[in-house]
Amino acid sequence: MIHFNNVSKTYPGGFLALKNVSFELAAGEMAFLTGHSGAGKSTLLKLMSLMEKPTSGKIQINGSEISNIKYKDIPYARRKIGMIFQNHNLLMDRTIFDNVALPLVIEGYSHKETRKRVEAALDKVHLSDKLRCFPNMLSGGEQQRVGIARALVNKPLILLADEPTGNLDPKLSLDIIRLFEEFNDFGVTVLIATHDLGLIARMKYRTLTLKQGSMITDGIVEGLQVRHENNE
Ligand SMILES: Nc1ncnc2c1ncn2[C@@H]1O[C@H](COP(=O)(O)OP(=O)(O)OP(=O)(O)O)[C@@H](O)[C@H]1O
Repeated sequence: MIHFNNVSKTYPGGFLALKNVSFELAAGEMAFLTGHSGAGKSTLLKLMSLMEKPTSGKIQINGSEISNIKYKDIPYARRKIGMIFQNHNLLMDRTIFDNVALPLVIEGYSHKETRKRVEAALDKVHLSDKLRCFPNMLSGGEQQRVGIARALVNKPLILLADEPTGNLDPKLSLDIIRLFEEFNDFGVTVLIATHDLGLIARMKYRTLTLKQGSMITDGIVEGLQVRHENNE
């Protein structure tokens, strides 16, 4: 589903944020991405979601080469990908309904179809009763779930989450991860960037670790040890 082949990213100004990164994530897989602050996690997610372009190397998403994609083709390619941000990027002056509806409005869905899909997405994250609320009327965990509903409302094949549990307590963090597992059970490929090593150790999913832009481990975290799977 996601295939990185020797991908490097140098930002304007010369900073090398990713160095020759190669890995594959199969369709329907769920994995964590970790590493210290500045290791390159957000950069890797931005390359997948076409917010940044790689400097060298090849990236395939769902069989399509996206490394040199034309500007006009980006919106179409992005439809396959749902992105969740740590600070959830909600529009504070719009209702929960309007926030979740936004991707569908941009794509030109009818009012009827939009209503149906938004209600279904909010039902999945257990927020049906908050349709008419504004974001500041919701708790941090609820706001994060609105961000998840918005990322999933147009049924993407891939869900990318950048520190989705960053501001939440352990119980709420686990609730959010359980929600991702539910979508993963329906076949959505999920990649979650997080600093939370405790969470990673509890969940026992494949974990990709970046250090100063290089992929240093790829395996299952057992306690504080990583069992290497693809590393020589
Ligand atoms: N737009 C940019 N221009 C220049 N340098 C950047 C840009 N974005 C990120 N960087 C640099 O690239 C490096 C990797 O940043 P990135 O945000 O990918 O790290 P991260 O692992 O997600 O960190 P954190 O956990 O703190 O969010 C950092 O040193 C950062 O300063």
